[in-house]
Amino acid sequence: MKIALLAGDGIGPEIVAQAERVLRFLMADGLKMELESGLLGGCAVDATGEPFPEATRKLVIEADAVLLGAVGGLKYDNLPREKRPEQGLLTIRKTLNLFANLRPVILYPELANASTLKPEIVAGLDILIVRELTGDIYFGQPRGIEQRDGQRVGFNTMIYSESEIRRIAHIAFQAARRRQGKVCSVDKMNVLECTQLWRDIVTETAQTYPDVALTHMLVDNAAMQLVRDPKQFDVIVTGNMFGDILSDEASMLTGSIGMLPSASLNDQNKGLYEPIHGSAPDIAGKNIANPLATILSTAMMLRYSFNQEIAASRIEHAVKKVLKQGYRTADIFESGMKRVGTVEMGDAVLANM
Ligand SMILES: NC(=O)C1=CN([C@@H]2O[C@H](COP(=O)(O)OP(=O)(O)OC[C@H]3O[C@@H](n4cnc5c(N)ncnc54)[C@H](O)[C@@H]3O)[C@@H](O)[C@H]2O)C=CC1
Ligand SMILES: CC(C)CC(=O)C(=O)O
Ligand SMILES: [Mg+2]
Repeated sequence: MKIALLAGDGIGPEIVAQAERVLRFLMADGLKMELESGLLGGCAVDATGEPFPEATRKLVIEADAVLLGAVGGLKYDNLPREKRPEQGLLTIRKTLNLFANLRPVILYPELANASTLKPEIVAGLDILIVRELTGDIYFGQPRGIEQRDGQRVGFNTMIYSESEIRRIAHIAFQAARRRQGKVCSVDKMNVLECTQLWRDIVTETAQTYPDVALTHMLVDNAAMQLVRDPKQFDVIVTGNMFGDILSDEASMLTGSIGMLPSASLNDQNKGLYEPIHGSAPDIAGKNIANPLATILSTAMMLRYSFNQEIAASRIEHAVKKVLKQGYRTADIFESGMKRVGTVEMGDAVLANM
């Protein structure tokens, strides 16, 4: 099992270092893995001038799975789009055809008080956000900023083909079959043709899954319902941009954005695994970032890419135990708990493994 480690920028190296310790622990315990590090994002721009250099392209194509920290940072904000760290991330997703982004929103009972909602509203929360990842307005052409009628206009294109919608809908329905059997498709069909097509194709695809209950919701209502009554949702399927926004919102129901892992999969079982958050420049280099989302992403990697259910569960159980023992990074801290830094949280997970 060859794994490419792309730590990236900001807190990326700090959190990936803790996930790497977990992987190395499992290797020492007999799991055969090979780890190789590469550059992506701002650190790659600094070293090579490109956010997704050729050596990284080769590495991720050859690897069986990729573990990513995060990319981006203030210092890169004024670069042209093709040189920006985020473009490296979008390109890696497109290169590997990682169209299915799974973002589980699970509340650990120990963090019920850290949630932004009342404990009784979030107790037992377990939602799966299925976000389409290689289409939509983040990739659509034409795009740009140009002069029109004596002033600059900025424009992007929201575009989805039937086949792109159908394949992500299948992922959502299949996931729902293994869960509560409910899919809520989120769109904005009242004003956007692109998402009218989204609704039509999801509805058509649902006919293959008579055992799954499909509902539709407009995205503005979905944003509100997530904080009103999140437990009404089982699987949410949506496009790239809406999924990006709704998953950051949903993360706070679990206590912190530092708790949500993700898997980005293609149809050949190759996956990229990363926390849903960004490079958090405001806390980088301070040993305060929460590494659990990244550590939980390694569990998703072992499960989805390598079928190593036991090793994956071992990591998830260790995280549960750590929370039960009261270890908390700053983002999930409450009084009476043990405040720890990024490295100490990694120590605690390893101790429980
Ligand atoms: N997958 C990726 O690589 C992503 C990259 N970005 C990039 O990251 C940079 C910063 O973006 P922001 O909008 O600030 O979003 P962000 O997700 O990096 O941070 C938002 C807030 O959450 C906090 N936070 C994030 N992760 C945390 C963790 N593990 N533990 C504790 N607190 C955490 C940050 O300190 C910040 O206050 C930008 O350049 C952006 O483009 C943003 C999202 C995803
Ligand atoms: C570059 C962005 C699209 C990254 C992001 O915010 C995400 O994937 O959640
Ligand atoms: Mg995001």
